[in-house]
Formats: sequence, C-alpha cells, structure tokens
Amino acid sequence: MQPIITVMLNPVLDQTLYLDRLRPGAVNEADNGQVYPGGQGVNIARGLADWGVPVIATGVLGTENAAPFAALFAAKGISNRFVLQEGSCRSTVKLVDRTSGLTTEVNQPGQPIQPDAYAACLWQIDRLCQPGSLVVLTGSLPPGLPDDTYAWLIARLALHESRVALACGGQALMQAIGGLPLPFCINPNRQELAQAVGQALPEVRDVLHAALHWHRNGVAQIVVSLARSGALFVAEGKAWHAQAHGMIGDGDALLAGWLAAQHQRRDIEDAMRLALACSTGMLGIVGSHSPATSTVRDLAREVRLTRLPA
Ligand SMILES: O=P(O)(O)OC[C@H]1O[C@](O)(CO)[C@@H](O)[C@@H]1O
Repeated sequence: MQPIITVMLNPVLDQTLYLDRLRPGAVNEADNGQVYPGGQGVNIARGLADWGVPVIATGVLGTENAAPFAALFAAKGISNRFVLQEGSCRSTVKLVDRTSGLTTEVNQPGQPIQPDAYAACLWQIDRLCQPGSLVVLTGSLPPGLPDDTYAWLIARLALHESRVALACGGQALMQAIGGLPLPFCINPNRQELAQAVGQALPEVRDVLHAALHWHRNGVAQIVVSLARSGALFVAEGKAWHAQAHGMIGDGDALLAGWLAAQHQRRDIEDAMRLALACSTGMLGIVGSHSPATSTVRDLAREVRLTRLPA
C-alpha cells in the first residue's frame, strides 16, 4: 500500500488549559495543562495512522522542541522525515472556560523557515513522491513564505504525477484553486470557502453552489466542514449533506477519516460515514488520541446522508 505523505511547514505545540471561568485582564488559575504536538499535518498524520494507513510525515521542525513530535511519530509508526532547523516551532494556547464551554485560542505565527531547511524539505518531498502518491498539504504558512506556496507546490507535485489534498484557508487556498494544476481534494470550512468565493454562505444550498463551482472547475473532491450542521461532500459529480448527532468537532479528523477510508478502497458513502464519525468522536478528546474504534463504528452507523442535487 502506498503511504500517504503529509507536509507541514508550520507545525505547532498545542497547550490546552482548563479554567473554571476565564476572566480577561485578571490573574486566572488553570489546571495543569499538557502540551501536545499539533498542527493540521500532525493531526491528520496521526488520524490516518490510527486507521492503519501507512504515513510519511515531513515538513520543518525546530531542534529545540522537535522531541515530542519524534516521540509521537515513533509511537504511531509514522515515518518521520521532518527536516530540522535551529530554534523552535510555534506554540498555541487553548483556554477552555468550563462555565461557558467556550475555548479561546491564542496562536503564534511561527518561525520563518531558513532557506537551507526549506531546500532540504523540498528535496525530501521530491524524493518521497511517486506517481499516484497522495500528498496532504496543510496548515497556515510560516512568516516569509508567499501566499502562492501551496499553488507552487501543487504544480511541483503534478510533475511527479502525485495528487494533493489541501487543507488551508485564506490567500493560500485562493491562490491554490485560482490557477492550474488544481488540488485533487480541498477541505475548507464554511468561512474559508466563503472567503474563497467572496460571498457569505449562510445556507447549506449556498455552500453546495460554491463547492459545485470548484468541482466543475476541476477539483475532484470537496469536503466542507459545517460545524453543527455536519459536512458537505462533493465527489464524482455528486453531492451529499452528511449529518451526525454531535457537531463536527475536528476538521483534521474529518479529512483523515475521509482519506483513510478511500485509501482502504471503501466506497464514497462509507468514507463520508467514517469522516464524520472520526470528527464527532474527537469532541472532548484533548491530545494525541483518536476515539476508540468501536466508538467510531457506532457513530458511523448513525450518520445521516442526504443526496443533494448536483
Ligand atoms: O496551521 P493553522 O491553521 O495555524 O492551525 C493550527 C491549529 O490548528 C490545529 O491543527 C487544529 O486544527 C491545531 O492543532 C493548531 O493549533
């Protein structure tokens, strides 16, 4: 089985702190939080590995805090091909207010990639990619890399006859879908898709029209996470609205489930069920764990799929 390759240029250490009530401007007391390797590429690599998909993870990490990433990759059997540069990767703080249930996130932009580390990372990607490889490009770009970085990488990967699943928003997404070659799969949330089409998408039918536009333009698969409303999938000229009991808690797990199912040659309906179950199953889970397989199977059975006009 060909491995899936995940590329992350701006990894992050996620720290989650729980507070009874967050009081802005005051001294707040939190429970001892734990720090986990994160960022979309790491989360997707972990989710894929938990479903038995062979994964190679690459990108750029800082020598000062690469150890927890290496430990996670070793524990999950993920082939670690990250390039190291001096310094450390960024970190985030997630403040969970138990009273309101709201999470406040504080994200750092990250460290610029040093030119030799970037060159080594590109060399690594070139070496790893085979015809037919699926490459997942994810996350916000570090300072210093231009907005067309993913568009440029997609073109480079097309020379290897590799397909790209792209999980990012903002200008990086707009550049990637604004030219050719296109990514094989995109995974925006509702806001990111709205920004890409330049208009609000309040109803599911608005999201459908926007997704169909990009599908007709040549993006083979579009997976849009809709939070409480589930997710919208467009593939093979068809569209579905998939809903679960819980809300889509985790966009990274949604994409990991979708790609894992296809890697295992399951059909589209099974892939949508697994994607939603992986995502809703992540609600309440902090850190580098996936929900139990039995939990995901139960959740998958409860997913409701509605065919939409395409
Ligand atoms: O790469 P971005 O878009 O800045 O997002 C990073 C954050 O998103 C997550 O990957 C969750 O999707 C976190 O692990 C991380 O803190």
